[in-house]
Amino acid sequence: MFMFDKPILQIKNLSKQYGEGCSYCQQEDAKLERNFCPVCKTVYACKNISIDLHRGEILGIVGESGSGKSTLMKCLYFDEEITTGEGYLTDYFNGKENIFTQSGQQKRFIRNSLLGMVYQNPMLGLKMDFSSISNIAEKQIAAGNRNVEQMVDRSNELLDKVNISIKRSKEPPKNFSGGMQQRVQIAKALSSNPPILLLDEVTTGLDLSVQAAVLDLIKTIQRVMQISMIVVSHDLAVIRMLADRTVVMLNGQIIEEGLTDQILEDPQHAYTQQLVYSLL
Ligand SMILES: Nc1ncnc2c1ncn2[C@@H]1O[C@H](COP(=O)(O)OP(=O)(O)OP(=O)(O)O)[C@@H](O)[C@H]1O
Repeated sequence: MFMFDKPILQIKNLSKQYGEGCSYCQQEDAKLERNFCPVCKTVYACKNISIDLHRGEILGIVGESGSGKSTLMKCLYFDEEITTGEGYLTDYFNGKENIFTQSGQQKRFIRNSLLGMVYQNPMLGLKMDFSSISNIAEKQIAAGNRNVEQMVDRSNELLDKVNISIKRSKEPPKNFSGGMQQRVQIAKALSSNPPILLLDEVTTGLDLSVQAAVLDLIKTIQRVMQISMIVVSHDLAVIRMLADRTVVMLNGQIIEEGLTDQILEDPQHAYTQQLVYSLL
């Protein structure tokens, strides 16, 4: 069972703050207002986050708006610099090098070859005026591929996998519906064959039926490609459908974690109980 293998990704005590902090909030027992210092207004967006991701599993991260989920994903994809913490990838120097202390060039390698990202806002992940096929090829070029024929074949294969007709491959994502844009983002994220996919609120804002189709696609991809995924959502229903294990975040901290079924059946923290009961 995958849970007993060494994790493919280990994050240890990751913290991200916006602001310098002050003599008040730097004390161990300082009382913050939700996630920010009442004195200097420094935001503690993520505080001492430790997570393991196992090969082939989907880890869900759920929490209300402002709980720090997106910040965590941005830190993992190097969109944001962390404040402190460590991260190890089994596929990068056999998990012996802290990815957060690597050079810019090494971080680009990790980002382009070992990770894929799907953003809530497709405008962050795609160039809306470029053809869909060139959007997908862009990630392959960034990962070092220079063989045009190979890239075209791979892009078409992925478009097919995400249920977009190859006939539309030359069209720019701006011509597509929200659900299709998310599917192009998924194809792009997968194009360099990364072992880990990060998905940040990918179905938020989509119609329910479109949402269901995208979730179904994510589940199928995970099953067929055995890719590991971190799925962030404020919606426990999304997490319930996708995640094997779930982490619950509140005010920048992990307040509960465990098997998704366990969390749904027997939530321990008052906030998680509220989340679960609101599903019923
Ligand atoms: N660049 C920034 N400068 C200052 N504070 C920020 C910045 N980016 C995020 N924050 C703050 O960090 C906290 C965590 O935000 P984050 O976007 O990670 O939350 P979230 O759980 O993903 O919520 P949402 O889904 O609404 O984005 C929030 O209080 C937010 O206001």
